[in-house]
Amino acid sequence: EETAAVGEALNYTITGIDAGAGVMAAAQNAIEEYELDEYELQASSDAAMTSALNEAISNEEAIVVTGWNPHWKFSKYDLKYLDDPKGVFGDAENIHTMARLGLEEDMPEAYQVLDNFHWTEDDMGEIMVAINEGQDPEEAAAEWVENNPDKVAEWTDGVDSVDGETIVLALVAWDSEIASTNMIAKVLEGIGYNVEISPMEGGYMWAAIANGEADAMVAAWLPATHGAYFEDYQDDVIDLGTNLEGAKIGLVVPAYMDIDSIEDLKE
Ligand SMILES: C[SH](C)CC(=O)O
Repeated sequence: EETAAVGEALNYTITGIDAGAGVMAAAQNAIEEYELDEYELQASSDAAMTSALNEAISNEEAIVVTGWNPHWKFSKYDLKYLDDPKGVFGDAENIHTMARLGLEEDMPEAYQVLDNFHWTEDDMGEIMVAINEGQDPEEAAAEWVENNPDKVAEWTDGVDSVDGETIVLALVAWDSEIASTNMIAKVLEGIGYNVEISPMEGGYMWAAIANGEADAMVAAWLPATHGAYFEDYQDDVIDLGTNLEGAKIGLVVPAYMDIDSIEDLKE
């Protein structure tokens, strides 16, 4: 009886983000694996998901969203991941930096900075929270770079400056990637690049690096979340390794909901 109430309270809906996100493919897989036959995965965007989350929490209503960290929602709201006994959402993820083929020859200085880039969930969180509190992403990124000269120096020490060359960074408009991409753009600007930031859907982001339309991206969630994209494009991109460790994806609910596992969503 109780679980039927959960499904009805949720209107049998998992509130998702953009269709190209890996967490969406995993959530669709969870609907199958956990036989959540009545449920529908609602595609929208990171911004729409977080406003639906905000609305539900303000009214202490039931909601389940496709979630991930790093993300500011965990510091703003009391949330929990639903246990995933079938392991559909995988374990800890790392965020990798990917460059197009030929970048090392064409833009050695940018390649070196991108290869050196590595920071923590807390570093990213500082920028994400500032943006969530209304600061312009470029400003929040510039402030972080100004306040963290030692971290930036680890990436740029020994790298020559350039003279206004244009580099294109692709991203998907997830709050985590808006923070990291704007930050590394400021660092590249600091050594003389003109940086163009090009937002697009997940699949297009990978294709843009593989076909050279974009030069680099710091938004590759591996091994599982973007595993399918990496499999398609691994011969046509350069994996510069992780820029952040200990990320995670899954289904997330407000702590006030009396469920703890994806199993509990079942009819
Ligand atoms: C939305 S997470 C930042 C990454 C993904 O699920 O593709």
